[in-house]
Amino acid sequence: MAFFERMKAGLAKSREKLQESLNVLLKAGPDVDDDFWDDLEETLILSDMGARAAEKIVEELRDAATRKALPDAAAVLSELEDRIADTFYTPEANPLDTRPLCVLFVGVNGSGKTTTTGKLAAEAKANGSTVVLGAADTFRAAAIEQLEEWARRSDVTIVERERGSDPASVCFETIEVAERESADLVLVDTAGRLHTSDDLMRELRKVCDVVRKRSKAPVLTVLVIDATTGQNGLSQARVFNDALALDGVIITKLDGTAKGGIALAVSHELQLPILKIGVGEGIEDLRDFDAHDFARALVGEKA
Ligand SMILES: Nc1nc2c(ncn2[C@@H]2O[C@H](COP(=O)(O)OP(=O)(O)OP(=O)(O)O)[C@@H](O)[C@H]2O)c(=O)[nH]1
Repeated sequence: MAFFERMKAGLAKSREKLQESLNVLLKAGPDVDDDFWDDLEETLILSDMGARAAEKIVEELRDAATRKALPDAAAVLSELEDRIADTFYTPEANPLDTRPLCVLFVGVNGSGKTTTTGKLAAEAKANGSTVVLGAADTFRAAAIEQLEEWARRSDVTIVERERGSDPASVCFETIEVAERESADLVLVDTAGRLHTSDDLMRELRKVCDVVRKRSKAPVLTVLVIDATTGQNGLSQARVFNDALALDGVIITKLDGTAKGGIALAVSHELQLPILKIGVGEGIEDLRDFDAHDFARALVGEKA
């Protein structure tokens, strides 16, 4: 299935609900009442977009509906799509394209950090970057093996130590190796942790501090969020952002049964860019994020 179709399939639940609401608007014409707009806002919130983003989008759509007297289904869908796309925080250039660069992937257990690190290594290598991977998830033995496999597939250097090693030392060594090899991209996988565990968050802050201090290249701290976790993703993002001052977010598993709106909630409320999206488990399944494509997949094709 093509990438856009796969994302669209993942966002089906949200889209169906939204289209139900929009059909009401389209039938009622310009005379829809307050209840309609309240219902639409609720629908957006239920698709995990978060209250603030939903309120902003509905206010703007309502304003446009009055001002521009949106004539038909196509016009309303198109306007909604634009409002959703504009609500994402979008930097002019993707910070992940900076070289040299060091990226630390953080997030809760199983969100897709190791897979994302591997996919990004493959993509960067294919685009001509020299990549070094750091296996700083020393907690889960399988994570080291998993990252080794990704390193082998992409033919990039990996720095690893045995399970239970100090993750900060793995990072230190990874940066040393990268400097020796004049690598232009360092990707560090960290252990998953619950954002509610103060001890583990403190440990992660230490890892980030070491990397930020030691790396001569700019450092990005990137939160990997599983789209299927829904609203909990926003709580995760708030806590990780407070602890680590995040630079961006990657949303994985958008091919799943995700409602998907969480991407918008996090980007808008925390003013963070969505740096990439994951739409499958394969090496090719990491894509650039395009706010308009995302909005189109969420809202549906223009009529
Ligand atoms: N469908 C789908 N599965 C994904 C995607 N990204 C990751 N996965 C799968 O999600 C599972 C967990 O991914 P990992 O990369 O191991 O997650 P992690 O965050 O490193 O896990 P911990 O180290 O335990 O925190 C694996 O089975 C991956 O193949 C995606 O975009 N789509």
